[in-house]
Amino acid sequence: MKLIDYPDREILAMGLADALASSLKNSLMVHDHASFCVPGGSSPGETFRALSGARLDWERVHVFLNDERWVPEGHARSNTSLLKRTLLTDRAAAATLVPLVNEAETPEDGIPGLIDGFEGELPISLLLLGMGTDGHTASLFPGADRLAEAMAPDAPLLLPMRAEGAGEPRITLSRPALEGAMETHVLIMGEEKRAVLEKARGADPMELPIAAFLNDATVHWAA
Ligand SMILES: O=C(O)[C@H](O)[C@@H](O)[C@H](O)[C@H](O)COP(=O)(O)O
Repeated sequence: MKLIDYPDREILAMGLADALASSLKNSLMVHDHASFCVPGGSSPGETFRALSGARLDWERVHVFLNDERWVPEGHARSNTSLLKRTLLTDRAAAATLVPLVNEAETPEDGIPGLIDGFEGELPISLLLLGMGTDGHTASLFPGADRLAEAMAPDAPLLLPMRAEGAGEPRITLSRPALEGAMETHVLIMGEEKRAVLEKARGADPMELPIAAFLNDATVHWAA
């Protein structure tokens, strides 16, 4: 694990946006398209706004979320809506969004209709993860109903997930799908998350799921 400690959150957003833009450019030099897998939640907003203005061939970038809350687009907790407002604007509006939610009642019903959209997207070219103070990442929550299935080496790409701390039902990419990424970055802010990160180094991923992704990751942190 490599940890970059930034003087403040604004500098973190600029530095991380630069690192992500460079990685996407490098990937586009050798591949037809780059698959860029990103977190929802509140932390990445500033980074996404900075990244959305980057000069790169966004038409060849395919963006999808690590996970989504099973709510309709437009809902206050929709990661898809958040992503459209923060990342998929400015130059990045030319990118293609691979949907992680549809009109189905439940994630179980929705997954069969979403799988085809992921054809050709693995391995992920560039993965950005967030983390909760309980050590969850994507919707891999400690204690979640299908965590063991989602963490298994033969897990399917997409799984429904329900957990006490999750609010609504979720859909998440599985551990092997995320772990196969060519490059991984983790964005965390604040002292509380820093302490969780330290605890997670070498911890059991069933207890602190972020632990599964730290070895090869660059972690970007500011207080
Ligand atoms: O839908 C979600 O909630 C996310 O994708 C999730 O995994 C997120 O990255 C963390 O919960 C951190 O969220 P914050 O950035 O809001 O703290």
